[in-house]
Amino acid sequence: MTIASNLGFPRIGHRRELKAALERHWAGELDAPGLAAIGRDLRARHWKLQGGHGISHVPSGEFSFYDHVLDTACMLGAIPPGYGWSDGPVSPATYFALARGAQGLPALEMTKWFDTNYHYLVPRLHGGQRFALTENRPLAQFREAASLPLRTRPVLLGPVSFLMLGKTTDGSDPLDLLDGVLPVYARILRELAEANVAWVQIDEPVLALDLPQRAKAALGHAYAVLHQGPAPEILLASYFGPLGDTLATAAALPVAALHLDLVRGATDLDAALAALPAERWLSLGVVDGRNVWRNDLRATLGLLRRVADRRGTRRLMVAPSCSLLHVPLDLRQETRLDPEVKGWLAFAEQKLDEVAALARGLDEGDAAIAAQLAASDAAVRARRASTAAHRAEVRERLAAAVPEMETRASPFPQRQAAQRHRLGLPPFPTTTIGSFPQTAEVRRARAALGRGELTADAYERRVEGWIAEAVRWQEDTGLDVLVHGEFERNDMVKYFAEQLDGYAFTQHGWVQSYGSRCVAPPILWGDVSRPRPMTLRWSAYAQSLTRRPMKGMLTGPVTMLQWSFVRDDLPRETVCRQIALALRDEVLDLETAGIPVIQIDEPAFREGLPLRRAERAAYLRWAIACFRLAAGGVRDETQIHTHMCYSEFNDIIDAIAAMDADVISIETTRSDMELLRVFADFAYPNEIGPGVWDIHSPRVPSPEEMATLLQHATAAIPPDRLWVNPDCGLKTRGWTEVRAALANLVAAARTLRAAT
Ligand SMILES: CN1c2c(nc(N)[nH]c2=O)NC[C@@H]1CNc1ccc(C(=O)N[C@@H](CCC(=O)N[C@@H](CCC(=O)N[C@@H](CCC(=O)O)C(=O)O)C(=O)O)C(=O)O)cc1
Ligand SMILES: N[C@@H](CCS)C(=O)O
Ligand SMILES: [Zn+2]
Repeated sequence: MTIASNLGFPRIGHRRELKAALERHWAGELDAPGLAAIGRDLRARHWKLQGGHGISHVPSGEFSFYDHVLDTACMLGAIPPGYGWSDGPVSPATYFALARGAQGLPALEMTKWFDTNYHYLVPRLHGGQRFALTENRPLAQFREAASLPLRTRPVLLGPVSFLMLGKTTDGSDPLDLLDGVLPVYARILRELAEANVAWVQIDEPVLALDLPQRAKAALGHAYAVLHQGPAPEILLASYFGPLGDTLATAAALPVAALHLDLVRGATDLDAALAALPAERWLSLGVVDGRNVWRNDLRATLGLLRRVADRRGTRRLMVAPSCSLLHVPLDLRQETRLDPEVKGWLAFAEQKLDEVAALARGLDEGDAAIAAQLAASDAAVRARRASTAAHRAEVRERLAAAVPEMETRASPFPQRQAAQRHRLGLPPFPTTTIGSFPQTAEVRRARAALGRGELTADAYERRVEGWIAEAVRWQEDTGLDVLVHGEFERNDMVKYFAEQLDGYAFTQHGWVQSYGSRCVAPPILWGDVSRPRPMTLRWSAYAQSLTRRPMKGMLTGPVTMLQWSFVRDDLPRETVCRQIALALRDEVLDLETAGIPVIQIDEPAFREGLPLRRAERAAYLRWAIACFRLAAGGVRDETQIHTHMCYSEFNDIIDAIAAMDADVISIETTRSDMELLRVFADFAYPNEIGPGVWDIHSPRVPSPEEMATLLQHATAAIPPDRLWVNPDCGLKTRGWTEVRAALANLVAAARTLRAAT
């Protein structure tokens, strides 16, 4: 019988209960036992509901209070010295100090989880590191479920992925530590086997990357070692892309089952069917765990039957493509979604229904799931026929867009001269990245507007008040290029999506971004167009208050795409070009209104880079073109900025240069300007604002610290091309720190000016 299986479930809860509990705990309003109890309640509820949706392999152990990679590091005793741990279970205080920092203790580095918008904490390792089991987490959660009583399948992040996701402080290869970590994994598996656990899921998402031979050998070695000891049946999970040339390595591993992501890695299927021995179980990830579209059950059943014809159904599992961490929990909570669009969607709970229906349909035939098939067929037909999703005027405009629209009128040196003449800025001009603190007052006002307790007019007056205060304060502080502060924005993507045609929004569609921070990605379901200006009103108002240049602030087309749930019936490139054209109109409106500087943020540009090198050039080609299409219509004297944070630029510096923004601001503080080396080595031709204030930390850097960073920057970039700014926007910070740090930043710029 085919097994309906799941790989992971969202942790935050239907109403973000985990977020609320964590933030109360950090504020000292909820003690550690109270937080633990909320974790237990959430787990129990989530296990029960998965069973209720017909899933027989329900995952356990993937719940986390902050991040599952951090949990793995803590379980393995991979905790840097100084955080208050010596042996045994890791205390909540140590755990959260690693996650968020504490007095004098920096947080672990945080970075993107593969090509998703989830962030994990990077294990800080060192050559010769010793590992020790602090607590068998999967076993503890398996037992917790068993007491309910519910049978679950424990989940572990595999040893090779764990090491490859980490970084060593001494620059040695983390894979050198494999033999140190394997005995701990062997013990975890032995203890699970002793507790009569039937199956364990081991995630090795690095299988979706271009793996060097050494990593492939590490996989072979690791699973050969783990195979020698007692262990439950191992389901090895790969996701986020095809295995491609790693398929042979994966197929040869001595594990009972292999999970394939057949949404992003459909190309693997035939090779996998040929390569996998008959006794190997196959877990078919056919329901998209990264997007919100309803599955075409009939088409998927066709694929499953093709597999069953080759292998029978005795050793088959049906599953989502990856953990459901990346999708919202339950569509039934959405009472305000347009019913037409709602009919096309499936969130985590609905995806489990799809998995269960597919497993049943495969075993028992179409008649057994006739109602689900009919509903799925109707949704597929309705979506294809939707006139709002396919609009001739948008298609025609896109078809008429010519390559010249992607190129500014003059090359950079001419534009630079025109902009210098117009703006009259001092050397080392100072600016910020856009947002000022989203205080409780700001969020409360917006929530009141949403509830109808504040009129749109009253809300707008308040936003104007915050803008006026921010403009005055920036002038007094001596900043050169001002911003309006983005007070009116709930989120840098959602705010724009709300004003574009083709997008829908959820009330409760939250997805964890990191720790307690969540995002509610908008749903891009139809052809995109801009019915009216989006930011013009706020930027023009802000500019009317000052003679200094005001910077208009937009989210770029690639980031709009990356941080939305995007329709899967059009190439991403086409959708992105539609957004780019809509943004181009906004850019031109800002220019016409006299806004002299326009920033088009692209923090997700790097994240969009495909995991496999072979696919990168094509992505970069259209991503660059989309940015240039949005920016390319302005006159020489209008200065275009872009901003990127969280980025490694080494392998895409030529693409960054090809975007041809007049100024780029980047996050550089934590790397002590190391990142600038890439720009210097490439001889990056345009202007650069390397961040001199790490805005992820509440610490206020001194003017001397910032001046030192700037001096380091002048070693890499000619001083007349340097700007002075923080690493990123200030929406998560408080005003006290912002006031102090920006005053110091202006002082640092003045020191540099005096010295040149
Ligand atoms: C820059 N980053 C972003 C990413 N992705 C995005 N889509 N947006 C980003 O900014 N990816 C990479 C990084 C990730 N970093 C962050 C940083 C901060 C957050 C964050 O603060 N998230 C907020 C939610 C933001 C939001 O949408 N706010 C809305 C709704 C606020 C809300 O929850 N309201 C309550 C009622 C409040 C009240 O009554 O007082 C409610 O609706 O229940 C708004 O401001 O209007 C978070 O709280 O997690 C995310 C990613
Ligand atoms: N303009 C945005 C960029 C964040 S990446 C902000 O300042 O918040
Ligand atoms: Zn940023």
